[in-house]
Amino acid sequence: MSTEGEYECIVIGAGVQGSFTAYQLAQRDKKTLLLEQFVLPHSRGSSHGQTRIIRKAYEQDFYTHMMEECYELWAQLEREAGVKLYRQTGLLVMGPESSQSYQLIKNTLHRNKVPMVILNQENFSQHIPHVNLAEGDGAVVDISAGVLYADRALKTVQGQFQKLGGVIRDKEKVTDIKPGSVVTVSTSAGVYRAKSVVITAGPWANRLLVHTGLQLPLKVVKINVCYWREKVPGSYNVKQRFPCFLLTEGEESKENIYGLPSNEYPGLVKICYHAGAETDPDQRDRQTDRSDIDILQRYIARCLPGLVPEPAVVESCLYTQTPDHHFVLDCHPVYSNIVFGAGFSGHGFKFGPIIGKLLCELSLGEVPSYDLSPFRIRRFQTKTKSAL
Ligand SMILES: Cc1cc2nc3c(=O)[nH]c(=O)nc-3n(C[C@H](O)[C@H](O)[C@H](O)COP(=O)(O)OP(=O)(O)OC[C@H]3O[C@@H](n4cnc5c(N)ncnc54)[C@H](O)[C@@H]3O)c2cc1C
Ligand SMILES: O=C(O)[C@@H]1CCCC=N1
Repeated sequence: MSTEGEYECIVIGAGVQGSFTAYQLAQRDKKTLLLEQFVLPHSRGSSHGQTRIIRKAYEQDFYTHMMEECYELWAQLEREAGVKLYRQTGLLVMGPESSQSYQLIKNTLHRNKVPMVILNQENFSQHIPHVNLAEGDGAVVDISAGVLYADRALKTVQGQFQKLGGVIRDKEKVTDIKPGSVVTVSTSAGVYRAKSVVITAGPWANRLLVHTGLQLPLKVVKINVCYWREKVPGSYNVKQRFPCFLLTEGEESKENIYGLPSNEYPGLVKICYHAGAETDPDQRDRQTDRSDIDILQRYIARCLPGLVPEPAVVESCLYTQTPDHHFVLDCHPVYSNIVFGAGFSGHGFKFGPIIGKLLCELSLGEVPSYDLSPFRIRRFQTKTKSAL
């Protein structure tokens, strides 16, 4: 296989965002190369793991609107590949009735006519077993929400990309990017050229952008991915129709706590804290902060009585956060044929199909299908540094 080549587009990073971008480009018959530094599949970035939540329940209309089409794109991929990637479970959103976040989510669901059920202290336990709804908390269920089989989804979209003639070169780290009307991309094994380049490098985004003279206000944090044992096997199982859940804030913390029904590890429920300690993406195993686990233990002891409040398994993952926790989807301010998607802030997996479509459109110089003003880098103003 050639270690040289001319492509219409090179996508750097085969996480969920780069994989869907490459797939969209190949669907448009663009000769596309997808480069990945590690051997695929790997667990060093942000897209690995068996499961992710998919939902329309957001504080902002623009996310809920994007998810309307995104569900259809997920279903299209399932049909095309003949693979099940989504399991409807519903998403139970809980939070203080008085909190802005809880009210914004409930109102956005209502305003956008998203199918939902509002629960209260009186009827909560007959709908949701084994969960204590805290005093003063409200509860709303986003009915169409559910679980995405993440590892399976990555493998599927990468496979469809290759079936469409796309080229994946993994274990090939990009070491340099030379902007120009034809962009030159150097890797540990070769040199490639393309009319456009899409950077979807997750926690390493700024390491690549520096070659183009740009730095974004991104913070990489390590997330402890915790699994908790059911005291009675099956009580929080996806087969028992236990929902995904999202606590907007609680007495333990202002940060989200979220969980998915037991699935990948029998008898174990994945519950994580939506924050973590800053880390270098290549040094994350040295980050040993476990203060998040203490918070999770206190919450589980208080509100999830059917779980042992001690993690049975702790894996890790990375978030790349922006200051406002909204994504970065934009063209380079100087080199418009260099496009990037970054800063997905711990909630970007479900948007993969629509992010792929948008980054494909930007790389082809087309007007994007959605208003990208919430995601443009100009919102950062002084925080975006030129590395020149
Ligand atoms: C614990 C956890 C739970 C989450 N839960 C949810 C959820 O329930 N729902 C949801 O929607 N989202 C969720 N997310 C967020 C979601 O997983 C991420 O937003 C998404 O995976 C980010 O994808 P990405 O492609 O940007 O990054 P990544 O998956 O990190 O991909 C970037 C890729 O670029 C490669 N790369 C980097 N530098 C180079 C280089 N120089 N050369 C070649 N390749 C390079 C990396 O190796 C990597 O494979 C969660 C994330 C975590 C960590
Ligand atoms: O993106 C999601 O749905 C999950 C739950 C909320 C926080 C992060 N990931």
